[in-house]
Amino acid sequence: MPVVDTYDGWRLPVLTFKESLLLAATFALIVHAIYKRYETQPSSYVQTFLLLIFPPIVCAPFYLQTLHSLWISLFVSFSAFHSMLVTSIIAYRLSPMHPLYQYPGPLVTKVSKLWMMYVTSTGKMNEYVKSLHDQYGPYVRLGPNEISCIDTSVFQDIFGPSGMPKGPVWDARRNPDIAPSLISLRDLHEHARQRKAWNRAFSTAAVKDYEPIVAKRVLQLAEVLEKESSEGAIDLARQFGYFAFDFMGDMAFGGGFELMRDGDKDGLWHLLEARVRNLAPLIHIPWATRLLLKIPSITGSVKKFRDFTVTCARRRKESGSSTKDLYYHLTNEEGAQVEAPTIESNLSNGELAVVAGSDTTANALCGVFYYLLKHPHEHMRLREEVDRVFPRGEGDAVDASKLAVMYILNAVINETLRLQPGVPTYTERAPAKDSDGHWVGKRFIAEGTAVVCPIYTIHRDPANFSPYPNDFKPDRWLFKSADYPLQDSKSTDEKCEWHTNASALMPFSIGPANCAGKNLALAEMRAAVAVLVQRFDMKFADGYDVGLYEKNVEDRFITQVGELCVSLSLR
Ligand code: HEM
Repeated sequence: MPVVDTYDGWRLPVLTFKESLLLAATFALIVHAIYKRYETQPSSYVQTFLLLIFPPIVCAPFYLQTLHSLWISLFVSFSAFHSMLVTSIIAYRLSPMHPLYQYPGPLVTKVSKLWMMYVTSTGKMNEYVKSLHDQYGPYVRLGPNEISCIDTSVFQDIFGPSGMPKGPVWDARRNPDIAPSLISLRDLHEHARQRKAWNRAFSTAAVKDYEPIVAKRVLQLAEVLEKESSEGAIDLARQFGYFAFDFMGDMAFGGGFELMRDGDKDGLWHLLEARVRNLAPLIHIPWATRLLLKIPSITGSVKKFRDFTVTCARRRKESGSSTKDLYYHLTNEEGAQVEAPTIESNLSNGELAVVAGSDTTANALCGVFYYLLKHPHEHMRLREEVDRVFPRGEGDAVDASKLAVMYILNAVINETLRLQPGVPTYTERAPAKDSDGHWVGKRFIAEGTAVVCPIYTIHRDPANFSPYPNDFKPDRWLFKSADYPLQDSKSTDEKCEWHTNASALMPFSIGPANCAGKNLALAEMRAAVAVLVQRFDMKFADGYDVGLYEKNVEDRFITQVGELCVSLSLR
């Protein structure tokens, strides 16, 4: 083979243009083979960067021999290398060699995550994923390396004690520069270790200790609503947001958030909303998060919120505990025989409590009142139950033990969480690192791929809930309660043959990494709903476009709602 001298004495074989293209293609295939190993989480950005620029630079001198211009040679070399790399990636993702080849789905989702990023930015990811399942069945390929599954018979293999750890989506929700909070821990052992403190904090006994805090904040909410109602229509969404935020402040940091009293003067609620919105599309590109989290326009709200929670945690630490709040349990103030957590991890977990516990609960409460006002018959049925259990003039409806066994109240909450779950799509699990893979029923999930179980779709699947899977029908829960006298319930659907797969109701997810705050969230919601139903006559505000409410409900990884404008007066 002929050779040429380069400027500094290196001797290169002379290649024709076609041979140079072949060389670039070979390099691209080698890089793809390396890249495939790190596809979900590159080992380092420097390595990835070098893999993407080094081979075309090496190939460029060969083109120089025929093209005679350095810049044109570089351009051709980069174009040839990268086109071949992209072609190779796409071909592999569509080929029978890919472990997810057998799963049906749209071409765009099989090839790239870009499409799902776009869908997420529309806020309608939940509806899109449901439409895919309607079209393709219980298993759908949702991404190059991800499937969506609504087959409840395999959920124990996914979420159960011998299931899989959290999926790569959680890498996208965690800032690598700060200690991870419980929710973003992907290592099963570390998660189980940290979860112990949360389980102590939300045990039945601990939640009982929180009852006075719940009652205090719920009654404050009722007073604020009463006061504001004299000035006209109220946006319940905002008021529930402030309420849930103040309450989680009490829980996580022993108080200090007073949005119900002072309004959102520091823009905290706004910050939390911006945080949710900005981080949502990143769930599809966890490998890029470390880089993107350096961009101020994306992370400004995240950082400001973190700074705020750091101040709260410091203040709580200095003042010590006046109640057994979440901070008390997480910081091991009771002196349980467990390893003391680090200050950094306490900060992250305090922030997690506020983020995970406020928006979710506030939006669920909003959903309850939207459905009650839209279905006055259900509203009146609930009011009768509240008045029966808490006779008028005999105190507020805040006794948690009574609230927990009220049939209609709990049916209304179940039905709302069924139709509008707080985390509509991305409860994701993936085989553990170095595990080779995991069996889900008769299907093998290879390492490097992940499974999403979209709660919104599961909850509206007629195989689980019928008839009327998309309608608000608390009756489907009442017929399940053996001792509830449905025949006396004045139900409009008495004659319905309800099929209710209670185990498919999973608004708090299932298994050892399910919602740690489930008991608290339910206690908070029951008290808030019962007190407001007991105290107020309520209707949609004049001029409020009721149809807009459901249109404005968005899936931004967690559910986001728009305004819910109501008029209310004391009964
Ligand atoms: C209606 C209200 C709520 C809903 C619908 C909800 C829903 C969820 C869901 C679906 C998950 C699990 C995600 C997964 O499986 O990957 C989760 C996790 C979690 N939630 Fe909630 N949540 C609510 C309220 C709360 C409250 C009040 C707290 C209190 C701090 C809380 C704390 C947490 C924590 C710490 C986790 C992570 C658990 C873990 O990783 O082990 N949540 N939540």
